[in-house]
Parts: sequence; C-alpha cells; structure tokens
Amino acid sequence: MSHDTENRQYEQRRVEKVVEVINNKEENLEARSAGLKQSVVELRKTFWDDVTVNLEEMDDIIETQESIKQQAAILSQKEQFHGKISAEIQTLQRLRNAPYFGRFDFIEEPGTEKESLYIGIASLMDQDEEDFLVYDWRAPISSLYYDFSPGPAHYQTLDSTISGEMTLKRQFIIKQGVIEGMFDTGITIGDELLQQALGNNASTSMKNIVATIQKEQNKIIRNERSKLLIVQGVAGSGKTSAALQRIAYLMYRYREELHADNIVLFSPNPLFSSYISNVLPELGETNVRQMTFLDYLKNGIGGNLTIESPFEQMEYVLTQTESEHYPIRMKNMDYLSTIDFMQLIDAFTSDLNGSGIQFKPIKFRGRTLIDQGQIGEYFYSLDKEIAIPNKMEMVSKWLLQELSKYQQQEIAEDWVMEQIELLDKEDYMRAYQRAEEKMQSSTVQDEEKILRRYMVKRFFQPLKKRVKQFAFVNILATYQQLFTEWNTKELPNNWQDIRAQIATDLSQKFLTWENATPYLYFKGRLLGDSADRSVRQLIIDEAQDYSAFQFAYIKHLFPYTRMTLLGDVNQAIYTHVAKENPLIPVEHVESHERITLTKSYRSTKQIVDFTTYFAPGHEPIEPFNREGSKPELINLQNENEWMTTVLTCVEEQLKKGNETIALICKTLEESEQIYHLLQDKLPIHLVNEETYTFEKGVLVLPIYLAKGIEFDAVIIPDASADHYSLESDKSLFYTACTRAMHALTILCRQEISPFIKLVPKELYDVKE
Ligand SMILES: Nc1ncnc2c1ncn2[C@@H]1O[C@H](COP(=O)(O)OP(=O)(O)OP(=O)(O)O)[C@@H](O)[C@H]1O
Repeated sequence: MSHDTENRQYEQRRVEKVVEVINNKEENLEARSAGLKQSVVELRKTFWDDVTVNLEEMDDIIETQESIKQQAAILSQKEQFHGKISAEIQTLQRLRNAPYFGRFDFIEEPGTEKESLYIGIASLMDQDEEDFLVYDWRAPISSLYYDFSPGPAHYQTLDSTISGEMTLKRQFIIKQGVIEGMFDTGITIGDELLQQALGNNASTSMKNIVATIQKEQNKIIRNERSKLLIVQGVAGSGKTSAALQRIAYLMYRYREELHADNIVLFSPNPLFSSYISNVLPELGETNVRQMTFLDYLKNGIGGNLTIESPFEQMEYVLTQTESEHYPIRMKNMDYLSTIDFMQLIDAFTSDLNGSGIQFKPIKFRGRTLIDQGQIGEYFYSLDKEIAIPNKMEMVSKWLLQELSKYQQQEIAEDWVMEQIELLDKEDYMRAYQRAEEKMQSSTVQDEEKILRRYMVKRFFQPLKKRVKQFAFVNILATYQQLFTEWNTKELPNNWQDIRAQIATDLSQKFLTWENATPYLYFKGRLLGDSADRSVRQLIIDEAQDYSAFQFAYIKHLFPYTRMTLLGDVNQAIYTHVAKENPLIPVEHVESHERITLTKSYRSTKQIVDFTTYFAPGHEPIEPFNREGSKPELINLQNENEWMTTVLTCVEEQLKKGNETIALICKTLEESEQIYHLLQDKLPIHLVNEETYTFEKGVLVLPIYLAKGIEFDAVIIPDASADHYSLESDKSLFYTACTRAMHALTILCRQEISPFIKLVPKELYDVKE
C-alpha cells in the first residue's frame, strides 16, 4: 500500500472516530435537553403551586414576593441551561458533516513529542473531555495554521510567544463525513483548496473562508491592538470576508464582554446586507447590527425631512450633467464633504450662543401657551458659559414646569368634561378605576375632579413628551440661517452660489445626501448627540465612499469605539469624497494601523490582468492564479444589432453553465432601459435601491448597487467612450469589471472607451 493511501486511510478512520464522538455527544445532549424541556414545561405549569401567596400583612407580601422571585430564578436558570444545550447541539450538527478542514503537526520544543492538531469551525473535546479532537479556528494555537508553512513557527498566547517547529500541514475536503480531498501544503494555504473554492459558481449569499484564510487576511482578522485599523485592498482581495471573519474572531476572543449588540457594521446597500447575512450564522455566531449609513442618518434626523439617498445623488451626478444647477451642485458636494465645512458649522453654532436659535411655540388645543419669543428669552437669559445642549435641558425643565401650571388651570375648563363624556366604556372604566385607587372615601365632587385631572394629564402627556425631546427647537429654521443671513470672514470663495441652492432645498424640507450628515451634526451641536455608547466595535465596509466630513462625524459620535475601515481607493465611485479620504495615507489621520491587500481572489487571472490597466490607484494588483478565458470586447458596427447581441451574450453565458449573470450599467436610468428592452425576451430581474435579495439568473443593475457583490459572468452592455471616458468614470468602470468571477464581456455601440485602449491587445479577444 502506498504511503499516500495509508495516510488517507488513517485520516478517514480518524474522521469516522470523531463523527462517532459527535454522535454520542449529541445523543447525550438530546436526552438531557428533552429532560430539561420537560422540567421547564412542568415548572411553568406548576409555577404557582410552589409559591406561597399571602397578602394579608406587609411581612406576608414580602415573603410572597421572595417566593415568586425564587421560583422565577429557578425557571430562568433552567431555560438558560436548555438554551446552552441547544446551542451545543447545533455546533455538533455543524461539525458532523465536516468536523475539520485542516491539520498541522507541531513540536513545541526540540525533544518533546509531536502534537497533531486538527482545525475546524468549532472546538470539540473527546468523550472524556480531556483532549481536543478539533480546535476552533480562532484559538490562539490555530493561528499557526494560517501564518506558517512547515518549518519554524510561533504563535502568541495571552501572555507569551510560543515557538516550535511545524512538521506537517494538511488540508481536507470532507463532505458527509467522507474525505473527498486531502493535500499536504507548502507556502500558501492550499492553492488547491482555494482553487476549488474560487472555481465554483458565484452564490447569491457570501460564504465563509475559514478553511482558506490567507496570511495577510489573518493579520486583519486577528488584529487586537489597533484602535483604528485601516485596510486598503484591491477589488476581490477579501476585505469583506476578512471583516466578517474578524467579527467572528472578536466575538470568540472577547466572548464574555463583547456581544452581537456591541458591534455595528455599516454596509453600502440593503442588497449587500442580505448578501453577507449568512456568514456569521454559518460560523455559529449571531448576526451583528447591520445598517447602511443612510439608515443611520434617517433615524437621527427624523421623519419631517426628505433625505436624498447616496444612490439618488449618484444618479443625479451621472445623468443630470446638462441641468442648469449642475455646476453649483457639484461645488456644494465638494464643499459640504470637507472638514472646513464642519468647522464652519462649529463657528456658526458658537455664534448661536449669543443669538439666533429659532424656537417653536408650545401650543395646546390650537392655543399658544408659550410663544417662541418667551422660549428664546429664557434660553438667552441663561449663562453663556453653559454649553448649548445643557441649556436646552434647562429650557426643557422650565417648560415642563410651566406646562404643569397650565395643566392645573385647564382642569376646570368645559372641554375636559366634554372629553370625559366622549370616553368609550373601557377607557371610562380605566379612568374611573384610577380615580378610585387614588382616594379611599370619595365624594362625587372629588371623583369628578380626579376624572378631570386624569383627562387633562392624558392630553398634556404627548406635549410633555415632545418637550422632553426638544421639539420646541426649530432646527431646520436655525440651520437655514447658516445659508441665508449668517456671515463670517472665513466663508469659502463661491459661498454665494453654494448657499442659495442649499437654502432653496432646505425651504422645501429637502436634504441632499451631502447635506444630511452636516444637518445631523448640527442637530447634535444644539441638542446633544445621541451616540450609542454600547457600540464597542464599528466596522465600515466600502469605506472609500465616505467623505471626510462623514468620517469626522462618525469619529465624533463614537469617540471610544474601536474601528475597522475597509475599502479600495480604486473603487471610490463618489469622486467628490475621494479627497481627504482616510484610505489614502495622509498625515492627519490619527494614529492607526494600515494593512494593504494586493492579491485579488475573485476574478480569474485573465480578468484581473485586464482590469489592472485602468485601476485608478497606483498600488500593485496581483492576481490569484486561476485560469479562465480572456475578457471579450464586442465592437458593434451596426447600432441596430445592439440588443440582439446583448441577448446572444447572455445566452452564451447561460450555456457555459454560469448561473448568475449581471448586466452592469452605469446608471439606473440605463438599467431600466435595458430591462424594458429585454424583459419579454428572457427572464431578467431589475435591481434597484429597494431590492433586498437576489436570485440566481440574469440581473440588470447600476454599478453602485453591484458594489461588494460578485457574479459568475458580467456583461457591460455599453462601454463606449460616451459612457466611460472621464477620469471620474474610471473607478466606475473598474468596479463594474471587477464584479466578474469567471467571464467578462464588454460591448461598445460606438467609439470604444479610452480605458479599454489602455489594455494591451493580447489581453482580450475582440469580436467585431
Ligand atoms: N482566503 C480566501 N479563501 C477563499 N475565498 C476567498 C478568500 N479571500 C477572498 N475570497 C473570495 O474572493 C471573493 C472576493 O472577496 P470579498 O468580497 O471579501 O473581497 P472584497 O475585497 O471585499 O471585494 P470588493 O472590494 O471588490 O467588493 C469572494 O468570493 C471570497 O469568498
């Protein structure tokens, strides 16, 4: 028998033994779980039997409460225990199919015995709970697997560095308990395994990469030192993957203190959010709080303003070039994205400490109780040294006191009795009961008084709530003054133009995307920020799309939160934000650690080689060695053939077995046109801002919604020069082309884009 066969048989026997342990453990746990479940059900049923209820004397009441508490504690303990057992069972079930994916042999010190360690998605102890049969991929020792090839190796524990020698590194593909592939590996983690993983068809949801994490990705995943970790990585280099495995790692490493609620992930769009939503559960972790920055802003700004989405802004930039206001809007975008503008808001706010804040009158049943003048007078009578948000607190307290006085006065008014009479029976009974509770020996007059009091209180409650939320401050009107009346020496050159357009938008209660963050920042300067202190880790994917202002705001909101920013300057499609972006190394980005990823895993070597020529950045891009066919350029001679050619391209890709085929357009406008032209000819789905999930098949979508996602085949329906020629189009074109895993087809209806001309001819096939 050959050595290889012997090895394989040995490993297969081991897998079977491990699966046996898994089965035994699961059986035991199931039995315990069933017992526990039964006892929880019984306990719930008989809860009151074991509680001594006696409410006669104070002592008895206390005793009764204690008894209830005790009983509830027993129940909750049992329920928690049951939950823990269920989680353990789920872990075992996940392990059963493929208990591990890797093995390495390690000799800690010369002369000591070699240890074989097996790595999987969770730890597994043997039947006696003494030795590890499988180590969790996140355990300190498992980092050896990702960081070293056979030879000297070391890893970090909590308090020391352990060195030794790795004598073997082996990878497995195990399915349903059977070893389907086994490779002893050298320098990189399993070219073979990675080839297999990347060669598969694209999926509509992202997969975890724990079996094939690369050394440079592992640095991101296990980084614990940095308060601010910045990752610049070319398209397809595994930034999102690294971010998600990093979250799983942090949740494991800080299991006691870090919960899913303490981690927030900002993602670029809802489609992307659902695309990545399976990764953490697959790894046995709960999904963290995921939102788009737009959702975050909408939440903070509230409902009375219309907020433009970044996609609408993008669509405007790309389609409204002929509009009269376009040049000014572009200036706005530039200026409102800068730290200078943030400083301008600070200067304005500090002037507001002297005068200028607009208030809203407090009205009750159509009558003004306290007008804005009175509120302003009170506010400006307070000490200037006190910060504005603190003064707002004081105004709110004062208003609540004033309202209480009005509340008293209203009790005797006629409308109160009318309202009492209007109460339906249930409400009336409730009001009456309350009235009765409040008085022991009531007279008829007392009773009416209490009912009146109840009714007035009920009417004043929403008003008081709004006062507590500072609804008496007219944020919008105050902010508008920045663009109408306010003057200072430090205004930018083209301020007159900028401010007129913004003032018009604000008067229509419309916030452009570039103005949404400044508005919320300003609101915070007046009312105080409502930052969520429970956020301990903030992960921002596609970080190149955030402006300097937005970053500064995020840092201002989460001053003590650890942050991981991941992005790619090559894909900075919102060009006005590219300046002062922290992904570009500049002096003023405070102390941080940077990791650069240059290897691209998503696309075939042929696609990466092609796209490298028009990548806007200057970093090297290295393809992972996976072969495919060259990108194809179809240069149409006859415009009329355009749609039939697109159709033929789609059909060809389907024939080749590609399951997700994306027609990626520059804008939504273009996507809609193509959708309408093709919808009768083949099953095709249009993806827009509201698309939350996608199916396999043929999709048509704009570039900005394809961000972060990948497809088997990408077809660019029109890459003529009139679509892609400006410097700002380069990152759009790069982003579109780099979504392709296996095939890229580019059509040109007219003169071909100059970006394609940058690529040496031998790197693509041309069809006329
Ligand atoms: N170590 C790895 N093992 C297996 N697959 C990997 C690995 N790294 C990356 N990939 C795969 O490469 C593809 C791209 O990864 P990912 O989406 O994380 O990259 P990205 O840098 O966020 O890309 P982009 O910026 O272009 O959106 C995915 O299919 C991912 O599963």
